[in-house]
Amino acid sequence: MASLVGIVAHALPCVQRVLKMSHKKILLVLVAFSMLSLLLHKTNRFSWYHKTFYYSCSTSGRTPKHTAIAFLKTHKTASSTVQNILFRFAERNNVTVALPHHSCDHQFCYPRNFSTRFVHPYTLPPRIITNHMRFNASELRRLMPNDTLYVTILREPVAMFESLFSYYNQYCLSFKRVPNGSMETFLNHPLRYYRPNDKFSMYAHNTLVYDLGGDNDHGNEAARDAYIEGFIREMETVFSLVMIAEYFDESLVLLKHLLSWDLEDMVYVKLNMRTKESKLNITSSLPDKIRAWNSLDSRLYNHFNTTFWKKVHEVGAACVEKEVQLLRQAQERLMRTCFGDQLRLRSATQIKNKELRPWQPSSKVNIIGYDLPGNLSSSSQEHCLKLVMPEIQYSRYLLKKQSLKNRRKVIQRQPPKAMVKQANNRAGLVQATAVKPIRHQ
Ligand SMILES: Nc1ncnc2c1ncn2[C@@H]1O[C@H](COP(=O)(O)OS(=O)(=O)O)[C@@H](OP(=O)(O)O)[C@H]1O
Repeated sequence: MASLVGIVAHALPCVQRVLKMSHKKILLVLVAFSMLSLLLHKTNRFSWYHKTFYYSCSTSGRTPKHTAIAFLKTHKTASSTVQNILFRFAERNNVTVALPHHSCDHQFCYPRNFSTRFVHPYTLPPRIITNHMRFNASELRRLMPNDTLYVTILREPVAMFESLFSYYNQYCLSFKRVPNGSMETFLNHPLRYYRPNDKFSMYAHNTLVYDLGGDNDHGNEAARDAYIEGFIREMETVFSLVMIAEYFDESLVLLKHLLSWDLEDMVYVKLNMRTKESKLNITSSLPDKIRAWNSLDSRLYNHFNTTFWKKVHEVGAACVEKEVQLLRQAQERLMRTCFGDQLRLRSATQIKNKELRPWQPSSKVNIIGYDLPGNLSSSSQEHCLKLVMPEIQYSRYLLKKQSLKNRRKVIQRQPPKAMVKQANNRAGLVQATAVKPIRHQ
């Protein structure tokens, strides 16, 4: 009671002062107050939907499966395997996936910065996005729902650079101009071969930072330190989970917890692998040179590798380990269903079904895929086919499927007269359904 009297005693002079103010002053105060509240509202609306990890091993009190996900598919980081998990989930749960416009190929016009213009109109409004792109936070926010969780994956820079050097040897001019295609020669004097303005130069220098939307060629050493620290802080605010390719199964367990998915949603086979013969020799002096040349990526990887293990400990290392074992058991069961006794890993020329042949970057690199036995039951057939379907074919298939669905919806909404006209002019339909602006239900 005493405190109430105190508050009233303090507030009374203020009220009296307001009453004595001129109309003009009151108006000014009101305008300032409205602007402040608008600003606060906007800031709040546009803050990242960043789910902090609350975890225990127990699955009681679980929330429904989360379906709004932006997975930044970085290059040569096991990202096709994650993408395949997301594609299959989207199909099972009838979730729309944003896919690139034909003119962008199967990537969102990479290496350009992502833009909502690159999204095929028949895949709007999406709840999942996962094809390769150069990250562009503001454009993604325009496209994706407010509750979108942002996830990406990083790979240890030495293994990643070796994979990039081999895979993009004929595409990336910085690699192509090296005598005998020698990784060692390149790393002895990278600046002799690297030109930032070359087409696809980003595959040769700090590719992770580039994919994440950063400046992969940033300044001198002193400037680089401050830059990467700031960049890491920015990434921390955006991504709810940064997976690590070297701990792929542990990463999937964390992803499963983040999204409240089931273990069965996480089963996979490794996609986009090179044969042993396609791999380059990493002599003992090379790892240090690779890390020095890709110092921004190395800093990024080291940081997120540390935070990754912090997350594992938040969940409980024993719990994660237990779930990793369960995931591997579920995977073994799936392998038996799809392949019988032995995994049917094949080079592209040996795979009969062209829908299952992985894309080959050049004659010097062999990317292997899978063949399925002919005697699969009809229920397993579909499931196993999607499990091993490479990125390009799966993206094409999903685009076709979603386009059909979208067209059907448009036709149902249209009056019969328009339908007749439309049957005569299918090209008109494409224009009529170019959905803009993007609206989420
Ligand atoms: N589950 C799992 N765990 C660890 N590593 C894996 C996994 N799945 C795929 N891979 C390896 O990832 C490399 C392909 O990466 P991406 O699919 O991201 O490549 S791409 O950018 O989409 O072309 C490729 O690496 P390299 O063989 O060294 O090139 C794959 O072997």
